[in-house]
Order: sequence, then structure tokens, then C-alpha cells
Amino acid sequence: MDLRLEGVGHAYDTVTVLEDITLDVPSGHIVCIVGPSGCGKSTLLRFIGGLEQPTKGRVVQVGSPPPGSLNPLTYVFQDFAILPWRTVEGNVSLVLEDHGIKGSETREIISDVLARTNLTGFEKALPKQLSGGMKQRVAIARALAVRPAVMLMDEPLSALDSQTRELLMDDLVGLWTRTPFTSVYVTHNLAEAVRLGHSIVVLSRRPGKIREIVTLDKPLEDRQLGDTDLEKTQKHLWSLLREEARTADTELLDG
Ligand SMILES: Nc1ncnc2c1ncn2[C@@H]1O[C@H](COP(=O)(O)OP(=O)(O)OP(=O)(O)O)[C@@H](O)[C@H]1O
Repeated sequence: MDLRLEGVGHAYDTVTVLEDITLDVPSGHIVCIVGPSGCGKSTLLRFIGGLEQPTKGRVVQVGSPPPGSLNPLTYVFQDFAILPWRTVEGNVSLVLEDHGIKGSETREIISDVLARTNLTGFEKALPKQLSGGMKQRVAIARALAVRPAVMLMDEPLSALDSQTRELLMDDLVGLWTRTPFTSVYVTHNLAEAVRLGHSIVVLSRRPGKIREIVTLDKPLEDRQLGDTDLEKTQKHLWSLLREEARTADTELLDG
């Protein structure tokens, strides 16, 4: 299933937050969204997921979700949002229970998604026993369990230290390479965007408009830390964002 955003714009009362966002999210692609603080990235993700409706334009789903999809648009958040009193498998099974899935089907799905997220062997662990990176793997496993058409990822690695972030990026590349998934991936981190994005949408400061869409052709599995092409693209992204990020930062400080 592809997504198409057609002229999406939004105002909260008198404050225009987003303007004229037209964008395609093709199936099997990771589309990263970057932009200065407060430019409307998370708001855009909420519109894509249908949690809120934009005041202008629309989000169109083109084609059908994968067979057996329980929740075509599924979120992964920065703060993991996993239940502390449930084990790893209990957190994943919760979303299946919500859809009435039980028994051997549940066990098969859990075993599959835990294997895909390098969590096999941690089925009985509680969140308090897990590092931040492992908790986020659980959140990703839980998202995969519902066979989403599109994963909506809002700063999924931002709460992690830089080394864990590198490991999780490797995991996401491995996950995508084995079975391509579709994602809209919001991040502040330009290194993350150039490592994971098939395209990178650069938004301007509020009201967020598309400044540029940068496409990266290099296969994900060939993108290494320190790759000169990626560094060049990252510099280009920063040149687009630098002044606006500075202004947005000052705006926040001014309240
Ligand atoms: N429910 C709401 N009511 C009013 N204003 C809102 C609401 N949600 C978001 N905003 C405003 O919309 C703007 C965009 O917010 P949003 O969180 O989408 O930006 P962002 O780009 O994700 O920010 P950040 O990078 O800091 O996470 C901000 O100015 C925010 O204060």
C-alpha cells in the first residue's frame, strides 16, 4: 500500500502549522521527515495515522494493506510506550489479543517478530531488565506483529545513546533488507536520515512546507558510518536547515 499526501495543511486556531504538503510514500520505502523544532513533523505523522484530520488537503491510501494486516498504520514512539508489568512476549501479545488472535497463531507471530528484531531468548524478560535499545526493539517487534502497511516512526532512536543508536540503525537496515517495510520516519538526526531514508523530506520552519526532497539511491545495506556520499548529503541537509534551526531555537527560547 502506498500513501499519498495531497495538499495537506493545518492551523490550530490562528496558528498555521503546516502548508501544502504533497508527498508520495511508496510501498517498501523509508521516507524520512526532517525539519527544525516545531515545524510540524509529529503533527504530520498524526494526520498520516488518522489520529487527527488536517484542515486542508487529505491523506490517501493507495492499494491494499498486506494480507492479514491487523493495523495498517502503526506507530513507534521515542519513549517505547511498552507496559512495564508485561514481559517482552506479553507486550507483543497484547496487540494480538486486542484483535482476538490466540494460541498457536500468537506464538508463531511472536516468535517471528522477536527473531526479526534480535529478541529471541528474551521472551520472559520484563522491561525493567532491558536496556533502552532492547525496549525499543520490543516496541518495533510489537509494531511488526500487526503486519502494518506503513510504520509511522516518531524519533524512534532519539532517547538512545549514540552507540545504541548505531546498533539499532544496523538492526533496522537488516530488518528492511530481509523484508522491506514501508515507513514514514521522523527524526532530528540527519545521520539517521541519510542512513535509513530512501528519500528525505526537508520541511521549513513553521508553517512547515516542503523545502526539498532528497533522494538517495545507494542501497541501505551499502550505507556505512563515515561514507563520503552520505556525509555530503548530510552536509547539504544541514545547509538547508541551519539558519531555520537557529531561528526556531531562538523562538522557543523567547517563548
Ligand atoms: N494540539 C495542538 N494544539 C495547538 N498547537 C499544537 C498542537 N499540537 C502541536 N501544536 C503546535 O504545532 C507546532 C508543530 O508541532 P509538532 O510537535 O508537530 O512539531 P515538530 O516538528 O514535531 O517539533 P519537534 O521537532 O520539536 O518535536 C508547534 O508549534 C506546536 O506547539
